Amino acid sequence: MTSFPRPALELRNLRTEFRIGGRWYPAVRNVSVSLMPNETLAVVGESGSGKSVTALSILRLLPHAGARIQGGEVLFEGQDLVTLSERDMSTIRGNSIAMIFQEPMTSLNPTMTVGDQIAEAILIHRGGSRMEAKAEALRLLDEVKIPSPKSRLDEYPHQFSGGMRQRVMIAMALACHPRVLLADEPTTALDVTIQAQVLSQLEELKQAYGMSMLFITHNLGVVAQIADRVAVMYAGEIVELATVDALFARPMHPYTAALLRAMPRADRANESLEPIPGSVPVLSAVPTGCAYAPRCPFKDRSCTELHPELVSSGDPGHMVRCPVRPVGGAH
Ligand SMILES: Nc1ncnc2c1ncn2[C@@H]1O[C@H](COP(=O)(O)OP(=O)(O)OP(=O)(O)O)[C@@H](O)[C@H]1O
Ligand code: NI
Repeated sequence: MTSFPRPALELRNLRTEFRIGGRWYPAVRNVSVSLMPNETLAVVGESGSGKSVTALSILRLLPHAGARIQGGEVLFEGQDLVTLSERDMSTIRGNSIAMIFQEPMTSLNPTMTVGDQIAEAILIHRGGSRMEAKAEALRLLDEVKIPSPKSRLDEYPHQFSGGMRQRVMIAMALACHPRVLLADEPTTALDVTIQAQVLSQLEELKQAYGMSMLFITHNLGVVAQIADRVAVMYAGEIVELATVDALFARPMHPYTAALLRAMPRADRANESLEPIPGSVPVLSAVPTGCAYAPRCPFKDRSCTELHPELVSSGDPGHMVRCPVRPVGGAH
């Protein structure tokens, strides 16, 4: 019998809701997915599809009012993070599971030197002396390849370029050797060349630290560069889940196929991009059948009546939420 490794993080039927005009509406609906040890799972989908809310739900960083995790489990090292006490949860944040965002400036303190901020993070999470923490901060800046790290320790965030600030954030995220890194569009605000550098560096660090990564992005070129598997989200649900190779070669959900034609890719000129007609439904008006049906060129009557399940496509490990897939894939 083969034994499967235990996932580093497992979402089971996660459902997160927001209150709008006195009623609760789901922004993340029954999301089930496992992040395996050392794996990078990309999450893609148009704006508003529920990518960030999924990541924020894992760390319970949703707004206190008007947001709730309404169901499901987030399993990490045998515990369900959804039901953990706030105190235990704050130990998980930053220590075991860290998160980096698109705009590092909003997460860095403008009035503190970069060295002090990293040292502070180390002291809070790991303890030890201030001198040890400063030495570790220097080592981390060097590890994320910030030139002349020694002098840069004493500089403030505004003295760093966007790419260098993102490296500082990565250094802070790594300070406690997290098992899982949640990255929400960490390179989107950067120039293409800097983006590529930061990505390859994240990849190196992931190997060195033995981390798993959940990587949210709009850019399928980035997916091809960094991910092992991809979850495609639409209107709060996973509509397709596959390895990167399978997803690019044989997209099975009409939405995935449309995304592949609409999103930038490294291997193709951007002029050939075809925007997807229509838009993602607002939370209060998600269709009851297939959420994508109103925009889908392949829909039939059952699509607007029945809500499709995420099922195996027939290819091992390739899951899809569409019963009327056109023959030969959805190209
Ligand atoms: N605090 C909030 N209150 C109410 N609705 C919210 C809140 N945060 C997010 N939403 C809604 O939840 C849905 C999912 O949002 P989310 O931020 O997860 O999208 P996303 O896939 O990350 O999009 P983007 O690519 O633009 O970052 C959207 O309809 C959004 O408007
Ligand atoms: Ni987002």
